[in-house]
Amino acid sequence: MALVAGIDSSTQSCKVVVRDAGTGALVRQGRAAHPDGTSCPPEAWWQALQTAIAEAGGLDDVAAVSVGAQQHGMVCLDANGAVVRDALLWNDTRSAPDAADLVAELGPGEAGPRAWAEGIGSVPVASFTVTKLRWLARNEPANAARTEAVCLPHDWLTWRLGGSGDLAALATDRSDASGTGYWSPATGEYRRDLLKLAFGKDVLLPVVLGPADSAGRTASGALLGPGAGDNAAAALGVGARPGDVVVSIGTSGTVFSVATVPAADPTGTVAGFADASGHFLPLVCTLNAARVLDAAATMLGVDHARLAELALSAPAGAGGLVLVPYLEGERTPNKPDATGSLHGLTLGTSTPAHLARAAVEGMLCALADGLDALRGQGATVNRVVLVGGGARSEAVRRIAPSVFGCPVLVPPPGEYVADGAARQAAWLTTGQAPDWTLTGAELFESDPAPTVRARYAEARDLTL
Ligand SMILES: Nc1ncnc2c1ncn2[C@@H]1O[C@H](COP(=O)(O)OP(=O)(O)O)[C@@H](O)[C@H]1O
Ligand SMILES: O=C(CO)[C@@H](O)[C@H](O)COP(=O)(O)O
Repeated sequence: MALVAGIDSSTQSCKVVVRDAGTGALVRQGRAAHPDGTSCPPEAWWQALQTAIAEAGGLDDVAAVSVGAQQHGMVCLDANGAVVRDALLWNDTRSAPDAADLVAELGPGEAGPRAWAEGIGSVPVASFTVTKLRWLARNEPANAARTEAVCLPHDWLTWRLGGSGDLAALATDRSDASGTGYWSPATGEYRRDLLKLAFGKDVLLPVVLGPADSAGRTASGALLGPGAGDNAAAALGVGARPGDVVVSIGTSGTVFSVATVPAADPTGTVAGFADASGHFLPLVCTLNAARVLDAAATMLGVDHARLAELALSAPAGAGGLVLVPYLEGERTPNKPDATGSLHGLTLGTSTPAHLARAAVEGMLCALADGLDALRGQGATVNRVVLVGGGARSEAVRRIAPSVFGCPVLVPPPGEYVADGAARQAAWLTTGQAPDWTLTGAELFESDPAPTVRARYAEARDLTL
């Protein structure tokens, strides 16, 4: 029995799964927490990975391993391969003014966003690596001057697992390259002109690998997969095919579909990413998802199971109580300085149950807006596959179909990003994308709740 491993180095934690390459059966797994915050020393990811690998019984017996990770994080390396500063993560909004500047620098008014959408498939906001590089050049010129190579979290972890230490061995994949802001999914080429516009100089960038290319070998001889951004890995993990729509409720809320043509949305709502199977992954990302539920549970002094019970005990629409969930600012819509707000507080709605319901509905309404944006880019949403830590909430699973206005398929709780990476590893060993079957998914259905969305939209539009 050949074994393969998949890694998910996500915002809050690192997860490792070891699976049978032929059947996909789960053999072992491990996990470890990441530090809190929107910047992080990459060494902390490495230490968490070591802990998660040890908990998963080690990787000495696996034939191949691949790494999925949070997208966009800026990892700067000097000429010796040393990390220059803590990585700025996708949810760090300090580069919002730099994003606005970069968009305007490609043309006045609507010309700037259009030029970016045509150039790299997306209009950059603070999450994108290219804006973080501009921030670095502007605020930390000495660190910018030391930077010889720039890569992403999954690139850096793959490179460390390969152990060469040579910057030329850095590799990435199409999905993660498409979140940098200086790689075009449509042409498959780096846009070094945009990199230089942002950073003021050229740097070494990782080689962009295809879905079944190898990034080398680990010290124990396992093949290293190309890896992927976590959303593209999740799409692989649930076996999404062209036309399927996935919603992930992790630290970020993401709404994406596998598409056969690249997207280029000049409004910037839909990011035109590439996927990890050779196709494309139009995606909408919010900054506020599972942590909205964490925050509601904290405010109410309850755990997640009780929060779900409370939410399900309140009426749909929470009696008019609306929570706009911009607790970390927001990316979609692009309101990096926004804060969360509660609307419709009355004596009747001032109960734990109403607040719990409003938190679940507000978080889901923001994602439903993302589904509308995907539809606007031509996606057909017949059904949504729901994954991520937030999908473990009974209230989320039961309320999502009414807010999304379509049936919601929830696979059994699992680590679908790590599973997608494991599928990449299996692909390397057999030469074919594995056809592991996903069993035990539960379908949730409900009548649509347009008034819940309409009330949310009113409150959302009041938020600056
Ligand atoms: N039963 C649950 N109900 C609601 N939220 C949950 C539940 N279990 C876990 N979560 C939340 O899911 C989040 C972690 O999800 P995950 O997809 O692993 O995030 P990430 O990939 O961003 O690190 C945490 O914020 C956690 O509190
Ligand atoms: O920025 C994006 C996508 O553009 C986020 O989806 C990150 O990739 C973080 O993912 P999670 O850790 O929340 O899964």
